[in-house]
Amino acid sequence: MAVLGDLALKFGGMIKKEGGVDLKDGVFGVPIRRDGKNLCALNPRKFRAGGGVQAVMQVGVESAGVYQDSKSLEGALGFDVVTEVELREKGFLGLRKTKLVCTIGPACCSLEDLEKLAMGGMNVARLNMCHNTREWHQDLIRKIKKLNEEKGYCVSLMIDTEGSQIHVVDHGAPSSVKAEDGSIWFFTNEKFEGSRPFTIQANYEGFAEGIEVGDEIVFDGGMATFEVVEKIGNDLRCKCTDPGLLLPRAKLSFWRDGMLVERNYELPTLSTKDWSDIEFGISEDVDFIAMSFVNDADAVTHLKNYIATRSSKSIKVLAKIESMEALHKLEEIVAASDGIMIARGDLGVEIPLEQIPTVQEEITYVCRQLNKPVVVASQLLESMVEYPTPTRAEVADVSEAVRQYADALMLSGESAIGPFGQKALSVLRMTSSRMELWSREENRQNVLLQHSLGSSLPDQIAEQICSSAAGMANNLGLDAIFVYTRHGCMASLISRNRPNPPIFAFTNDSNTRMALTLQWGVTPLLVDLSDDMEANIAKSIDLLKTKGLIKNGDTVLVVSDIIPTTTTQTVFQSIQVKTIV
Ligand SMILES: Nc1ncnc2c1ncn2[C@@H]1O[C@H](COP(=O)(O)OP(=O)(O)OP(=O)(O)O)[C@@H](O)[C@H]1O
Ligand SMILES: CC(=O)C(=O)O
Ligand SMILES: [K+]
Ligand SMILES: [Mg+2]
Repeated sequence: MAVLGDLALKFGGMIKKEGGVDLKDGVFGVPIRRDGKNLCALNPRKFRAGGGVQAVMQVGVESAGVYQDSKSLEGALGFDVVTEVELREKGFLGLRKTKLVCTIGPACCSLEDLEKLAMGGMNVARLNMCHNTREWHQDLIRKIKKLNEEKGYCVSLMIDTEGSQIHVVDHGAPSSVKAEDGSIWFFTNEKFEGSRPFTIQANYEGFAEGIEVGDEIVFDGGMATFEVVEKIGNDLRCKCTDPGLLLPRAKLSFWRDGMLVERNYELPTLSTKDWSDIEFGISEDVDFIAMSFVNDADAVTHLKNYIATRSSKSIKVLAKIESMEALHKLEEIVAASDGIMIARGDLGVEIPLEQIPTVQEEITYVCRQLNKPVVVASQLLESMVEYPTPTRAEVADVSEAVRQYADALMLSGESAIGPFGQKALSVLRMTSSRMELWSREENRQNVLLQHSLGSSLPDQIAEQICSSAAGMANNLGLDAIFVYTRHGCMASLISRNRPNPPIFAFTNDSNTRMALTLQWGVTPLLVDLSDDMEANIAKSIDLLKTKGLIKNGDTVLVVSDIIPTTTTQTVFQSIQVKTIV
């Protein structure tokens, strides 16, 4: 029993151990500590599970050192080591559904740090091409691939283009500089040696085109505001009307009568540097290219077509929604892309901050309707760039993204430059697991009214099979869904329905496997697949049984999009429910 003097730690304390102390599903409480040891994790409130009401007391340190004994795990089934250990520890329903993306930077680029992130649940490593050198990025890609190949992880690689945006190149100081109320500043595109006080150098030659006296220039979505008082050729003289901090590379937006002056369409979505980075990404065989400042569907289609001519692998193109233009054309951009990133950082420069939550909800909804994975990005745990615990508001924001059924959450500076990257990742992991459990109990999945995607009969059949399968799996309380898939279509259609049981996607295509790492609730497994579906099923069940990951009495639902190449077999388009015997 806890006695006076014991220490009840708050949320942040639960992640005191390196790598995180995970609490099992349903146990989300206040660990009580004495002499630096956890005595118990006591759930302070009642919670609902399986329809009943329980109070839970869990004694001992929960799952500390999860993912440790994980070397023995390669094998025929293509399980990654993290999922396998998680499955052993938590069972089918305990598998996390929401995927986690980490931006890699100087704070986490050693092989050791990367492995800790992989162990901590990183599904995708993101490299932001705005920063660092080609050699640095190449070294990183090699390290991640080495971890995958030699240690059995399954971490996909994403590069993120720099994109074109009007931003500050120089503001007269090496780091941030203060702009005082009423101070007069000169804005130019002219390059100069050294720094000139009160002079802002912008990156884009035409930055002042179309801008008039009386317009406002806003730094980083509100860090400071200036009013244009005079136009001198291509340059502007401005007065600071809302004092604040000017950061290096601050983003500039232009406003007239309270309305944004849309400028992004003037800039090419992909610059010469971006094309060279894309070429690099293709040659390094990355899995995703996130395209910054997409303004229309054509840019996405153009890149996808280009990739198709350059690589036999279908590298997935994620369109980043981070401008007003993109919001105007949201549906066509989502339809053209392989997935979306809600880039809230730059989006917040372009739209009033109070609109971000509703815009996020709208984008996640459109993505779900059109069956495209969606990543919620930027500032999820921003305070953790500096501090070892998140703010309560940040945890609420993460939970909200999970409640909206985003496919993935992303860390930026928290992992790239912050000293608490692994802790931040464990906060994402624990917070998402908790909200997933809650949503499951609420059974919110069933609310989705689905838009029909395919126009051909086979496509419509596949959609119907997947939504019926998900409904059946929920209603029958099945343990897992097995989907056999070559290109991932059926796996993503099932994921779209956000079913309760985990989705194991068996594929024989390693690119499909890596692309599925981003999809909600899907554990992609690389296996040999034959045209004989019954044999595929029997083989995978045998393998799972040998590994002790499935036991007699477990029930699984099986669907497939494998179309046999021989005509002697009928197309396998059924839903089977199998009880393991
Ligand atoms: N590869 C890297 N090398 C050095 N610093 C990096 C790297 N990647 C990210 N960072 C740092 O982490 C911070 C947050 O990363 P993030 O990717 O969100 O960048 P960003 O510059 O805000 O741009 P974007 O809008 O493209 O996300 C950056 O401002 C930068 O300081
Ligand atoms: C991720 C990103 O590019 C942004 O939030 O602006
Ligand atoms: K970027
Ligand atoms: Mg951005």
